[in-house]
Amino acid sequence: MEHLMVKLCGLRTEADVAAVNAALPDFAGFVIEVPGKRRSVALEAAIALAKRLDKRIRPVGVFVNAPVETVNRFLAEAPNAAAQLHGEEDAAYIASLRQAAGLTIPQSPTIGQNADGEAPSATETNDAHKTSRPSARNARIIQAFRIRNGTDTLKAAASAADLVLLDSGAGTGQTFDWRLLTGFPRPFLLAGGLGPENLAQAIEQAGAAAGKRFLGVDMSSNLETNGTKDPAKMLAAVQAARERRRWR
Ligand SMILES: O=C(O)c1ccccc1NCC(=O)[C@H](O)[C@H](O)COP(=O)(O)O
Repeated sequence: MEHLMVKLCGLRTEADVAAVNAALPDFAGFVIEVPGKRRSVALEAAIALAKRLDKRIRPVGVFVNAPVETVNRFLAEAPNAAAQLHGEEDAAYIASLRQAAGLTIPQSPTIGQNADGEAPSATETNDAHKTSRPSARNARIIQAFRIRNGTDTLKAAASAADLVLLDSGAGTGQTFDWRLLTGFPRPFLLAGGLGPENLAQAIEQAGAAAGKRFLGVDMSSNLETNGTKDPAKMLAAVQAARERRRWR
């Protein structure tokens, strides 16, 4: 059974890494060198923490308009890492990052997944040599979008990244109107104010609105107690997501 992917974000300490290793999400996010953000950690610290993750968890460096070299260092040094772009990074920035990191340019979404984020059919597999987009699970570049209206969803749909994350903001703990997900045309992760309390409802609504293109969830604020990541909430969130299979 293909499960929903889970990303837990905003890890800062060794204790957070121990908690995430116990909860075993698919991705663990580190907000890196974003001035004024309380969850921000230095690049070197993020790389060191990423190296302590269980090998089954992919580290994600979360950046806001960072120099390409900074993002590339994280991709190069954190094992099996992905970069999440959470600022105003454009297609030219993503192209520069791909070049710096030695990543190929995707032409169509069929290696490891079809346009719906599913395993390819036999025909699609035969054509896989023609394409180079990694599967969502192997995505190297994730781009986050703040979704307030249909224009925002169109921008997200056109992203040059491997995978998009549809969010209400950046670690705000606020949800957005999930009806805006209706018919969203490419695989995505859902973020913004999710946690053990509303996860079942969010998964139900996102799945109903976007079907199999809804690949997984990302959570941060609601997994904290008094501003610190709470291991029990992290575990509960991953377990709640794991109980639900991917939409068909
Ligand atoms: O979490 C932050 O403080 C942050 C700061 C700057 C850029 C991005 C940030 N977070 C990105 C994430 O991926 C969060 O997990 C996502 O926005 C959801 O956050 P939340 O609504 O708190 O669950």
